Amino acid sequence: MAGRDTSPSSTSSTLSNITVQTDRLPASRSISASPPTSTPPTSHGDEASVLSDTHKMDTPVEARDDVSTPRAHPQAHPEAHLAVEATPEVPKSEGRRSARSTRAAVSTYNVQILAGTAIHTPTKYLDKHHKNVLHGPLPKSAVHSLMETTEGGAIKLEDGDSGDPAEEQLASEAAEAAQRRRSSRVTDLRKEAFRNLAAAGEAVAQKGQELLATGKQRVQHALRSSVAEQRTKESQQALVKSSPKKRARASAAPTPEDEDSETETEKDFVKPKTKKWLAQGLYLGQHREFDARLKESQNRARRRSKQAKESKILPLPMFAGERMLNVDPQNEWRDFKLPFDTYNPLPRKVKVDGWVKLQKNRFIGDASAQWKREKQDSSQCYCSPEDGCGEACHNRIMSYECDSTNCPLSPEQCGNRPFAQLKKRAKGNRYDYGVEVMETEDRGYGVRAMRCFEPHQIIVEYAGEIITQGECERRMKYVYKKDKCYYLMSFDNKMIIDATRGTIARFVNHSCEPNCEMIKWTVGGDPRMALFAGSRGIMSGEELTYDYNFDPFSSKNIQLCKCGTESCRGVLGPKPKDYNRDKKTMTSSIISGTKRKIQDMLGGSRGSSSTPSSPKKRKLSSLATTALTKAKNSLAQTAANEVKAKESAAELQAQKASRENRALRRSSSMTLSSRRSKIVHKASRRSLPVLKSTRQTTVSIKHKTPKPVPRPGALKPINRASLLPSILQRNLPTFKGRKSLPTSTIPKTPARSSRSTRSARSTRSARSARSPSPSSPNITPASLRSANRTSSKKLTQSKLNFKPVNDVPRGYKLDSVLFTDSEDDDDDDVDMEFAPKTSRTSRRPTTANSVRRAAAGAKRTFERGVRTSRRAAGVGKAAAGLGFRGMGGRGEAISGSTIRVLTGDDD
Ligand SMILES: C[S@@+](CC[C@H](N)C(=O)[O-])C[C@H]1O[C@@H](n2cnc3c(N)ncnc32)[C@H](O)[C@@H]1O
Repeated sequence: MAGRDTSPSSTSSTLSNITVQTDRLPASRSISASPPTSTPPTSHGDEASVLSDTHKMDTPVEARDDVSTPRAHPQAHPEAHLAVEATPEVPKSEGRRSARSTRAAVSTYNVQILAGTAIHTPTKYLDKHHKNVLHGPLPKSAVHSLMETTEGGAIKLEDGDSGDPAEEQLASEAAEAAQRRRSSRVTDLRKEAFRNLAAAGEAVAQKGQELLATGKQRVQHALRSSVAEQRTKESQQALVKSSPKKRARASAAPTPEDEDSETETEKDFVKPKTKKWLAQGLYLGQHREFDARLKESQNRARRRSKQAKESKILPLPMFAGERMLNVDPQNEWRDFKLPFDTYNPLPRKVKVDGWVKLQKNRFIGDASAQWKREKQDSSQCYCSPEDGCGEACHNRIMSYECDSTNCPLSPEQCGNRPFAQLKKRAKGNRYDYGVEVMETEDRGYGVRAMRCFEPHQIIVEYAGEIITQGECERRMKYVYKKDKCYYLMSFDNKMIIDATRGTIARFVNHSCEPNCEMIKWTVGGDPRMALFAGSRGIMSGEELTYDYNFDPFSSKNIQLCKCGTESCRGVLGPKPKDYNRDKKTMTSSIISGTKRKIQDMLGGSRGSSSTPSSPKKRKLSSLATTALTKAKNSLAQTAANEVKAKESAAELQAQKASRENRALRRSSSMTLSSRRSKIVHKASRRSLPVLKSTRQTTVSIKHKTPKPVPRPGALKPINRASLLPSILQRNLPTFKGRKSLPTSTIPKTPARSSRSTRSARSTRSARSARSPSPSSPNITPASLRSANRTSSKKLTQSKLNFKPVNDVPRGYKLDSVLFTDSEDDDDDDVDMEFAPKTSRTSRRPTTANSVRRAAAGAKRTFERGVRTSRRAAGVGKAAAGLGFRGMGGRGEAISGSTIRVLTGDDD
């Protein structure tokens, strides 16, 4: 039974506290009484049974349980005692009525209890009931109200114990009935008590929350004050360390103990955290002398040595920008690019199939045996530590790397050990190494810089397999037959570097305006190829390119260039002939003259393209530049004067020629009507637009002569002086104080055929004849001298290469012959012009012989013209008072028909 009492499903256990009063009911009496809870109402009169819904389960088990329970002492269980005492006194009538029905019910139905199976009350029922039961002791107030309500109604059992069995039974029945009623009342009370309890609980909870909030606030406050105290302590400590001025200021300020400040500190503390912006830009903490290419320790040392005071007002552009703009004025001004330490591209690993990396050259096959170590001219430098093997280092100039054998300086002092530097760099991280493979849009792979490179700084070595020419041919024929990319580069000793297996340099693409150069150096007596930055230097992210000067082996291998630069030559092969010619003739001579002049002025050694290292030299250089510009201007002025002189000389010449023409006309008895001349012009315009300018010049002379007919034998002077400044202006790049002019700055002349060249020249001539060329600031005495020298040479070298005319078109006759001095070769070009035959001439059919005769006459006339022209040039020269070369010989002669003969290297 004990076990059942503790069971949660046991009604007895659940009721053990609250139904204790019933326990204290006269157990002996209730033993016989069937428990009313399990008793369904048997009649309408059994109200207690019908109305009560909670007591049905309460009592029976208790009754059973309590059968053996000794009666509790009122003192030990005051509540129980009270309850017992408070048992309502049931009126007799009521009690009797209920007792009767109960009695009847007991004898009839309470079989389960009698059988001892009441314990098997369905769990469902028990659960439901369990919910309605209030657990725990009854609150005093409830007990009190219970007492009040039961007052007078309670059956004083003791009193009822009269000894009469009938009475006893009656009393017991009445008690039972009262018990039933009381039970229902108790349930109500329980509910009420429960409600009260809930309300009280709520109030307690509310109070608890309030307390909690207050506690929280107190904790926060305590925390804040501790933080404020901490800060105050810190600031006080700082003050102690700080200057007396600050201390005084701080003492004047309200003390941290002040309430206000405390509240302020609190406010500060409460303030939401805001972002703290750096005061000095992105690279806060990075000093001005910082060089990303150096190690951290080196940078630290550098900073210590320089002790530069950093500006905190304008931290950007970053330090490299500053260097770019101020420190290196020799480096020509250029478009702004983000400095390397602001823009550092992230490395992108591009995987290249079939590329076997080699870090250094490797001899293949017979190459090793055949490799004769060419006796290199040894080189020695005598630099001082102050020079540090700079631009003036002999080894550097000779492209020899300094080492302990040829340089007196230590590796730390020497600045001419590029390959050693490269080796060191290769051991660093990817940014130290500084190059990576990239993918281009239309040229396959390429190489880009991941860092900045100084002008002429070594970037990467071009190394690979060194093979003989025979092996190279074999590979080309069989191995690389279907390849589109070749990685072959001619090397020393007629060997070839095949970088199909080689360094990353093999991926460097070609450009007609490259930013790098591939240069052979001698390192420890061995030749080695490496890619060096060009004179502009390399910025981070730039694609590296050099000029392949590619030998395509055969015309089949010619590849189109896609470098996309302005001066793109169109192919990866060597420069077109025309380009070379133009470059060689005018521009290169001008440039070399200019360079020579500058070097002379600077007192430097010729052949060295080094930048003046000392500030003194730099100053001299800038002075020289200014002087040169002035000289250029004055020369331009002189050239303009010269032009005028030439024009007056030409006019004289024209008059003379006109006299000669008249004489000739008289002797040849052949004249041209104006109508015919028009036809000739039309024909020439149609057939030979090349001669357009010639005709124009003729026309311009016509204006000066009364008769608008071509003047046979008239010598047309060419206004060379007017041409020259414009040519120079076109060809000579603006001098900006740099020692060497990069190839890219040399203007390229588009490829032309000899005819188109002539045409262009004619056009130029015509242009210059129309408008006097503006005075060019780019002319230098040296350039002028060299230009004169070149042209005079051409003139003396020009030979007449006359060919007989056999193919005169039907209905036409030979009208004019144009001899042009070609700069390509020593031969002069001859162009012929045919005019439609007039009725008069058609009566005299033109035979090949007559044409030949006419041409021979023309030749004679031409030679005469040349002589005259030279005389005229002499006049011009005298007039100009300068060493200006003679005007191109030009003669016009008529023989048989209208034949104009022109020669000279300008039209
Ligand atoms: C030494 S490889 C350079 C790397 C090559 N782009 C690659 O993907 O491996 C030379 C080849 O690159 C291509 N190439 C380089 N420069 C070029 C250019 N400017 N235009 C067109 N093709 C170019 C040509 O096919 C050439 O044969």
